[in-house]
Amino acid sequence: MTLSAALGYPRIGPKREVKKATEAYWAGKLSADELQKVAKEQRLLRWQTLQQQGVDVIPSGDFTLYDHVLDFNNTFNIIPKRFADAQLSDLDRYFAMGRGHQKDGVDLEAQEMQNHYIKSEVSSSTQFKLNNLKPVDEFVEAKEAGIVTRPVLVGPITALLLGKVGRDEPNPASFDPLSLLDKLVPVYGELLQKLQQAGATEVQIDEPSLVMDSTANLGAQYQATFDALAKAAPGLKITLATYFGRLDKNVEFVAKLPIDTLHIDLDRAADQLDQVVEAVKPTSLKLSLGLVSGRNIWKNDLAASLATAKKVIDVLGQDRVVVATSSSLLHTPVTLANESRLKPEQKDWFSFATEKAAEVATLAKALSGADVSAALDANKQSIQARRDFEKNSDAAVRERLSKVTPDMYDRKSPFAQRIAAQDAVYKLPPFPTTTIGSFPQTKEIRLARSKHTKGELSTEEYEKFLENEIKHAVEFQEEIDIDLLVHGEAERNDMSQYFGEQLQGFVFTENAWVQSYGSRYVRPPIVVSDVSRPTPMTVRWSSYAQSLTKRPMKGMLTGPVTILNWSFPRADISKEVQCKQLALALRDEVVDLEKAGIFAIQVDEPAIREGLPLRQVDWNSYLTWAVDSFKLATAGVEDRTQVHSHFCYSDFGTIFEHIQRLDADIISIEAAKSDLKLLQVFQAKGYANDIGPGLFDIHSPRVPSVEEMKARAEAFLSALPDKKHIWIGPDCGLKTREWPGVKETLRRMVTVAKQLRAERAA
Ligand code: MET
Ligand SMILES: [Zn+2]
Repeated sequence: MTLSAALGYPRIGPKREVKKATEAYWAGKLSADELQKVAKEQRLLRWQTLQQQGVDVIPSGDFTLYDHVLDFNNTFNIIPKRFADAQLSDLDRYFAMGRGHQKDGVDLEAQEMQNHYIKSEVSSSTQFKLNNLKPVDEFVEAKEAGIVTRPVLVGPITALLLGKVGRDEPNPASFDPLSLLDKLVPVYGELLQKLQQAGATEVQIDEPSLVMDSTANLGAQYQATFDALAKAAPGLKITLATYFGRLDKNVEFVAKLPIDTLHIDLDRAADQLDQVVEAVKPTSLKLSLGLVSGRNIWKNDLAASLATAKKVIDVLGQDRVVVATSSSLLHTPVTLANESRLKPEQKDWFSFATEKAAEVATLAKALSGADVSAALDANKQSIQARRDFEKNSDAAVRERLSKVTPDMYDRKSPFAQRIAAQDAVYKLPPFPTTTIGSFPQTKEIRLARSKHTKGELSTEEYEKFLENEIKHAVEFQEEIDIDLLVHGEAERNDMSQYFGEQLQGFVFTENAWVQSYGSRYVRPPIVVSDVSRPTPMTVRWSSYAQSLTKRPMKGMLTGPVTILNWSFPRADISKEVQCKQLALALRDEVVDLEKAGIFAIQVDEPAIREGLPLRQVDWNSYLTWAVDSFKLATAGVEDRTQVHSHFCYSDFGTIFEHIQRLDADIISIEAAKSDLKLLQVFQAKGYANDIGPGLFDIHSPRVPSVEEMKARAEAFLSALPDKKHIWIGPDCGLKTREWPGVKETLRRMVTVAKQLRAERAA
């Protein structure tokens, strides 16, 4: 018999219950007990849903109130001293580690986030111990509800490899997080024992580091670690889960580990199958085939998946094959059942988490000999209908893309000439101040938007409302003396969705939220056909904002790579083609903004790094089309038009050369949370164009002091002593913040600029 498995499931609730409860707790409107009650209800609902869909192996412990890596850190006591020492409840300490804390005299900055999870901070003083038993508690909770689950844990090696040297480490240069493995493994083994005692018979250990490059001697580390873990809890069958990439030669040592099942991702890395089958064939390992994508929203082609699975069954036998989701389903929306506005023929193309669970169950049943022909026939028809639609693409868009010439990727003149032309247009002071674009998305804004969507507010009234918001934003910036203004992005629901909605080629959902980080969820647009721009998208708002002030107004666009990376892409054509189609649409918008008299245009690419393939050998091809797409989008303007770009969420040092190749006139970049390590990169490699280091962490509700921000600016100044312009700004948009904090912080930020001018400007 072939079993079906889900590696994980969304944690947010079908109607965003978890977000609502967590944010209410943060706002003091819900007690900790009430929050835990919501969490418990949602956990139960998740297990029951997976059971109802017919999934055999149901995960537990993958639920989280913020981030599962943070949960791991909390369970294993990977808690930096500054948090351990704080007088906070366990729950508040946990949230403080994720988002910072500033209340009742406790002032803590959040830990660094990378690719949507919190980086573990370890040091030689890290004392692993079981700080809580969350994985065991949740297993027991499910069992009491009558569902025996497979607990999911972040693997010990991945946890350390993806962690970083914390501030508590006295010798950061020589400290290797992986050196803590020997200390972590016994505590990890203790947790496995406790799971076993609680009645668990299997456990899923996620080790995605197996599909990443590493210089460490991983084979020996894995062997020793899993030997120890298998010994610690001999009654637990271990599924070692890998996802988002291919094992490559790591499969050789993985096949020898004392585990029960190896899980591989056949969505992102289908081509590894033969190699893996060959390696596990002589062993007794089971192979879990990640056939149903945990990353896209397309209905699985069940016939194709069955063919793949049968091929493997021919070699390994039915009992050694499991069919599974490719990764956790946490990156997909909860259920299609809440979508009432999609056209039925479109709805039929998709599967969200719940429907995907049903797909793995159907596959397993089919492979085990059950009659599921009705489901298979229906699936075949949907897949055919989608293919027919996709073929019917927009010829004009493809034609335009085929005619793009090399000169269209470059600005007219080199940076030095451009910046001189730009300086002549606007005499900005030294250390010019600006923000990244958005101002707080207040309750009023969200309410007006939702009323407009529901038809309770006419378009005319809604636009009046937005104009008023813009007016306030402009007045505020003038009042505190910001140099390059923004209109505040009040009209945008989300930086990717907003553009998708105005472009041809996308479809939208009502409730298809996925977690971005913590309580931030997004509703990604879905690319379904060739992309084009029917009419200007932002010119109206930017022109209006510019009409209110004599100061320069910055136009604000989301870049092609970010729109694509934050959408669900098509699966029938390459991402490169989709990205360049987007780039051409944005190019028209950039030129239209210029024509409307907008002097500076910012094209944000915060997601460029998270699109990086896991293996470095694959980086170049991605970065080539990603950077080219940005250039294609922005290079259509005159020298005097200033192109800004913005990056956040991660460590850009590794792709620095490519950031340079974007040739934006100014880049603003997150520096507040990453311990200014970017500085070293700037210092070592130099940077020709202008930059704006982010002086404060917008993800945290803290209000930093003038001194704190000034110290960050000064560190940058000393690293780049020859820079003509260093811009002063936050490290990201302010949409998630509240006005009072924003006002105070920005006032202080302008003070920093003024002090620097007084002290440093010749
Ligand atoms: C995640 S980057 C956000 C950039 C955008 N312009 C904003 O200010 O919100
Ligand atoms: Zn940002």
